[in-house]
Amino acid sequence: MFELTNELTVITGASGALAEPIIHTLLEYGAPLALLDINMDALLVRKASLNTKLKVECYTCDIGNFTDVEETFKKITADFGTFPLHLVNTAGYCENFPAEDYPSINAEQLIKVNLLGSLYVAQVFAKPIINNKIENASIVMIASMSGSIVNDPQPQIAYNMSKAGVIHMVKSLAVEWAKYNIRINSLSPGYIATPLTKNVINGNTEMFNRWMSLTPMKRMANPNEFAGTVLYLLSNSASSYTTGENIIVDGGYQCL
Ligand SMILES: NC(=O)c1ccc[n+]([C@@H]2O[C@H](COP(=O)([O-])OP(=O)(O)OC[C@H]3O[C@@H](n4cnc5c(N)ncnc54)[C@H](O)[C@@H]3O)[C@@H](O)[C@H]2O)c1
Ligand SMILES: OC[C@@H](O)C(O)[C@H](O)CO
Repeated sequence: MFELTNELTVITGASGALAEPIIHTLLEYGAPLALLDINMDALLVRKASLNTKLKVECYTCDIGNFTDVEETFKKITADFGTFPLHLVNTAGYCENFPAEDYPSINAEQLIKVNLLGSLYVAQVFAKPIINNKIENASIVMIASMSGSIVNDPQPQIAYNMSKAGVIHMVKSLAVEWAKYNIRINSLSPGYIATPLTKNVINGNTEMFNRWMSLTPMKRMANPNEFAGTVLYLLSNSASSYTTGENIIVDGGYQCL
């Protein structure tokens, strides 16, 4: 059911922890990859760890900067000689401040990256697909359960807003772009053991215990527990009638 052979795929946040198993899985299914991140050193380490004959190129790109996104996609098309057919947007970050004290500069920057950046990469990806009437394009946005529930006890109003925005942006784009045969869906993970959550917990055992008390499966996820959902949503042979959906993968968190 899963088929990505020779289907150029862009992955943002590609030096991150969640991206790693997604990269390995998409390569296994035959997709050449354009890897984007703000951290080029980490991207090069990631690329060096890959054992593949498929073409993989790395690009420094701040997804919160529209011009940077446009320039990067131009380079990708020139390097690969084709437009990307799929996009997986994992780039994003989280930070904690009580809502009443959230510095406006931080809130603006976080929304610029997590929410507007998601829109920018979707727009720039979709434009040539639309102009050239390319069939079977698909996009997966990594949202979060924080877009549908409110995490406790950490205060992260801007992050929660950004992820709720991503989920509704996906529904909006799914409706607008269905006529162009572009499918777009989101995946909303619960707590995953990655640098992002390590940074939030910051040694706070009480916070970790609170997270576990609210998670029916009583553990954090491993990053490799999400690659299958991304593969399913990207692959037109498996999910051709699925668009505007938000798949929550959270160990049962949102059932409580
Ligand atoms: N870890 C979790 O518990 C969890 C849960 C739900 C959702 N998520 C989401 O999953 C995604 C990946 O998170 P992760 O846990 O792998 O974190 P991570 O920090 O390991 O990876 C995030 C990557 O995004 C990159 N990045 C940050 N800002 C960027 C920008 N402006 N432009 C381009 N790249 C940028 C970082 O350099 C990093 O490589 C994020 O969107 C996060 O919100 C994570
Ligand atoms: O809600 C799950 C994630 O988005 C993230 O791990 C959390 O919100 C960080 O506090």
